[in-house]
Amino acid sequence: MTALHRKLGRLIGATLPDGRVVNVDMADGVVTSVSPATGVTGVGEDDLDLTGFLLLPAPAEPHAHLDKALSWDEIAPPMGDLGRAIDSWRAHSRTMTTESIAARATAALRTMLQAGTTAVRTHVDLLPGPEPLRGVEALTGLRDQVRHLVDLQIVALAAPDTPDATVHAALDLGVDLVGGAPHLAPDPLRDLDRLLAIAHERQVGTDIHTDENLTHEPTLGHYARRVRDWPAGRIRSAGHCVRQGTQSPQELAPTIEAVREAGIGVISLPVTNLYLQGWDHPVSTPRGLTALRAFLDAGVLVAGGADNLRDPFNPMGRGDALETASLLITAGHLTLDEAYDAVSTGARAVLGLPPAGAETGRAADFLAVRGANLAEVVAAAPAERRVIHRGVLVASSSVVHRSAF
Ligand SMILES: Nc1ccnc(=O)[nH]1
Repeated sequence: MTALHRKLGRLIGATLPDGRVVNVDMADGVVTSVSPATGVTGVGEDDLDLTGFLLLPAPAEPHAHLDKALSWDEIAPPMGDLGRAIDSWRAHSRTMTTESIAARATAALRTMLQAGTTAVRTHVDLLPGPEPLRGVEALTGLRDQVRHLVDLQIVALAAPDTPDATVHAALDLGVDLVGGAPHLAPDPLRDLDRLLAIAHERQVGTDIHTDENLTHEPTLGHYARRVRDWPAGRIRSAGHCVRQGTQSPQELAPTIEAVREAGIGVISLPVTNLYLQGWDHPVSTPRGLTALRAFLDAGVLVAGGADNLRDPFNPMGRGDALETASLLITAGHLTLDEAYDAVSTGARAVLGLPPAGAETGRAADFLAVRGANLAEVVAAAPAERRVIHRGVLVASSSVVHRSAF
């Protein structure tokens, strides 16, 4: 059994997606060399034997809601669309304490880490009623606790009725980014502008739930034009962008150009949006994916995430980036390489993190999965995994398979 939280010097005998079998040396959380594995025998103290494992850049989750995760059973909400999910959550959240939120968030984050995700951006609701910052307290506390295991970013999700002062209070408590869902406001552009003004005043980035619907007037182009002149390096992300998936290429073209110019990262969330949209159409429904191909072809930064995890917004999900990658292929028609890139390198870029993986100079964040190649690993999502964060082994899962033939 390999000890956890062990600083590793070398990964031995790992298979890369291009078929090479390599050793990977690491120091100070960075890859220092990648060499053919031939002739190496014996596994030393600082080594990890990855014979039979596919070695991948670690996934990142660009859009989670850890404060809501794993609340489906407790809330027992009716199934339904975004509006119903919001109503169920808001009604029930009144009974939740900082401790109860932290307990579910911890369990969800542990599931993600065990699946291989070493960086997570989570939104946190600024709750209605008294004590709106219970979720913020829970998640900033969790971030401190797991600092050595996973990079955790927190976005304050301001509802249209959240006062500006509450957003400022969340920033004072240490959230990283300003977020919101302007498409839920009576005047979406006005709500978007007030969120951007707060972010600008506090000199932090934004991650906005953008156009999470199939029919409303799109707001993504406005967002892009407003942040175009922000300093380079200040995060500006757009989650969902569902409405853009319903637009014709002609309608979409100016928005895509504005998004590319503004450096907005677009985050597609198939695990949740395939559930949340399309309830009004009995068959052959338009669904909640963005215009993935059009954004990719234009050179826009695209990431894939899961969004909700077994809460009123999504009863399903296993907190595994391989599930998202699989859906990006099945439902989003990305290639295998594009899909894994969206949940790893693309997602890390959206988080403002340097690329990870088996190349000299890259961050030593890896997911090793028992399997022969990327197609098998994404399709079958084998449970046997090793997870490495900044050169440290942070999770390890074993399985025993038995069968009568
Ligand atoms: N898709 C979502 C929209 C708003 N809040 C959530 O938790 N999820």
